[in-house]
Amino acid sequence: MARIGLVAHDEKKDDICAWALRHKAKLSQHELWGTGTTGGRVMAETGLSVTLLKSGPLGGDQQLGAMIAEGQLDMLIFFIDPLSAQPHDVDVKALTRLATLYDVPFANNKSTAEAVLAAI
Ligand SMILES: O=C(CO)COP(=O)(O)O
Repeated sequence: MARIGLVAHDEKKDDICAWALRHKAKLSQHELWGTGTTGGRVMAETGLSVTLLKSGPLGGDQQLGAMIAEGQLDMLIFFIDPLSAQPHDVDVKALTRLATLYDVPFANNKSTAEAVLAAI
């Protein structure tokens, strides 16, 4: 069982919910962790169980980054919006940096998410 982090910026939340619904059977075999709003929407729209962290702008990205640094997250699915400024951009950068540093499989868009999930 893999520990998978789920995050999406506001403009991408519909996409991550649709992706999670499409892969519900497979995702249900894994342990899911999500930033507050993303995780809440995935739970509501798919029925999957997601452990909720704080909302991203309130520290949720940092919590996922800490999990990566502690070796507690096996995969990060982060649907990033490249067209909107984020007030917590430094936190987003820290999370993506740690995922890179610790060589965690990390999808930042829909097609990569398909590929990464297919690999487990
Ligand atoms: O802001 C986020 C990622 O940077 C996501 O946080 P929410 O899921 O709480 O909206």
